[in-house]
Formats: sequence, structure tokens, C-alpha cells
Amino acid sequence: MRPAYLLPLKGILERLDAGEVVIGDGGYVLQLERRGYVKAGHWTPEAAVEHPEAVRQLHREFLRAGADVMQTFTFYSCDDKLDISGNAPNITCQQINEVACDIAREVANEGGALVCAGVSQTGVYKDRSSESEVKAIVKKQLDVFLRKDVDFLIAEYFAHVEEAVWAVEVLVTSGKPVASTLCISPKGDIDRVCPAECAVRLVKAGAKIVGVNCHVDPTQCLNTVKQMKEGLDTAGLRAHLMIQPLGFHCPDCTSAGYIGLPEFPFALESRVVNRWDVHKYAREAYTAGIRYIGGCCGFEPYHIRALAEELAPERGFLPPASQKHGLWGSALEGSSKPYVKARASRSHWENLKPASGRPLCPSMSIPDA
Ligand SMILES: N[C@@H](CCSCCCCC(=O)O)C(=O)O
Ligand SMILES: [Zn+2]
Repeated sequence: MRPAYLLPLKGILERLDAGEVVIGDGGYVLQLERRGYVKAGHWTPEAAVEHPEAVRQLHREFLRAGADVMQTFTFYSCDDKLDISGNAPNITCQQINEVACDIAREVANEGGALVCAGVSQTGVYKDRSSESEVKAIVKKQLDVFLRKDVDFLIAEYFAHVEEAVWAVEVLVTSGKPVASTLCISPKGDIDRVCPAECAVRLVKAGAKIVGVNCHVDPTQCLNTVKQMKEGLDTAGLRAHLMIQPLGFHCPDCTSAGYIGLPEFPFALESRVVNRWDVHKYAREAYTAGIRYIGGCCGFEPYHIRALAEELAPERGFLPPASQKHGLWGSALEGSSKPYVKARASRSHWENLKPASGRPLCPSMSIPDA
């Protein structure tokens, strides 16, 4: 939550152009599935209408943890996805998109955060012939976002760069800043378009912020974004870089990402990154020149706090949730047990190789896709 002296609000491009670090929020659909508000499989966001208090609370926790942006809970909020799901026969996507924007704005205003409204891959993409259908779906969401006057827009979680380019082309007609993140591996998008070329196409379509979200872990996402940066540099193009990886270790996944693993989506817990992994990821992302640094599925508020704590020297402040943390485990100095007190050090947590507690389980799986 930005200190009062950093207000009034600067827009996303003003902040990034000034070299500021922007901390993104974490995952919503997966986190709310675990909390009983989202149904896996179709992952539709009707909870914005059915349980706005649950969406509001998760936004608030990300804000308190240091997120500078509240992404609207509008993932998969398009008629084709909602209708097929059967999850909410009496709720329309327009309702979801309107309420989600209101909730995000309400919480963003509590802490000087920006509202980013998002569209995501549709269910109608097949090939080049799908362009008008995809663009119509994106336009329908965009109309609501413009009425709600969100701060900027994102086309996220696209596996085909072609579909993401179409989404960006629609979003840029708004005149608002547009970001785009692909759910791709370091090998490139689902059609084998390399990350460098993906970034070039997105920037040429008008995206001012490009990167990746979801599907693979921080290490692989960093690899992909570094390739994107090289591609843009080679092409003489400029854009800000954004990264919002999975909060799960999955070095064993293929280019299908974590959804190809037998543990997806109900047995990923043993793969969750810890806060110290997030410190390392945040520092490597910053060193690579990435300035919009957040998380996706698996990233809980305490992970976002770790981003904000690692980059506090660059940002000049700690998030409110750090009042209940103590940097690098220093809170444990208050423990009555000497062996716990002994862990109140950066060296303990930075060098720890945590055991999984599952002696009969493998560390890696054989992906199904
Ligand atoms: N901004 C979104 C991104 C969700 S990423 C995809 C989740 C799984 C979807 C699937 O398996 O189809 C969110 O945080 O929920
Ligand atoms: Zn995700």
C-alpha cells in the first residue's frame, strides 16, 4: 500500500517510465477455488457476483501485501466460457465484469493502487479465421472496462500469440495503456513462435508492457522474458517487461505448462514456492530489467509481500503486512524455544533446502501433456 507521500496516483506508464518497480498482485481463480468460491475445470469468475466479499478480501490481502495493481476478477469472463460452463445460468458476463471492476476500484482506492482490467484467451480461437469472433468477445469486455474507467488493460493468459495480438489490437482502441502477458514456456507459444518474436508482435500491435503469466515457474518465466527482451532489443523496439509466474515449482512440465502435470489442479501443494524462493525470483527479475513483477496461480498474499520486501530498497517503503512479519525471519527472535529462535536469520532461510515431508513421493512427475 503506497505511503501517502507517494500519492497522488501516477499512471502505470508514468511509474514504469520513471524506472519505478510495480508490484503485481497474485492468483485469483486458483486461490478462490481453494477457498470454495470458484469451480475448477471451467474456472469462471461468477464469484464476483455470488460472493463479492471473497473477491474483495483477496484484493485487500494483496494490497496489504504490497501490490500496486488490482487486476479485475474478469478472467474467462466472456459469454462463450460462462455459457459452456453452466456454473452460473442466471449471471451474465456483463454483470461479472461490472461488479469485478467496482470491487477492484473500491480496494485500489484504499491504498493508492491502480486498476487493471483483464481479458484472457477465449474458447473460440481455432486459427486465422477466428479473428472477428475473438475481437468481438474482447470488445464486449472492453466496453464495460471503459464505462468503469479502469486505469489500464491487460490481455493475459494467451497461448497463441496470434490471438493475443487480436486482443491487443482491440484494447488499444481505448487509448488506455495496454499490457499483454502470454502463458508460454521458454520454447515459445503453442504454435512454436519463439518468445522474442511473440514480444515483437505484441509491441507492434500496440502493447506497451509485455511478458508472461502462469503456466510455468519463476525460473522458466524469467528465461522466457529474457528472450523477449533480447527480441525487442534486436528489433529496436521499446516496451516495459512484466512477469507474473506460477507459484509452483514445475521444472518437469513440458511447454503445456503445469496444466499438463498429473498434480494439476488439486495436488500442487507440495510444489508451492516459499517466500524465500520469491525473494530470489524478485531480485533476478529486477536484475534482468523487469519492472512489473507479480505472480499468478499459486501466488498468495505472503508471496506478494516477499516481492515487496525484497524490492523495498528500490521502492523506498515496506508494505503494511510487513508489520506482522519481520524481515528474514527476525520475528522468531521472540520465540521461547531456542532452536526456533536460532532460525531468526537470513542465512538460515536463504540457505535452507526444505524437505517435502513425502518420503515415498518423487520430486518430479511424468507430464500428461
Ligand atoms: N489473472 C488470473 C489468471 C489465471 S491463470 C489460469 C488459471 C487456470 C486456467 C485453466 O486451467 O484453464 C487469475 O489470477 O485468476
Ligand atoms: Zn495462472
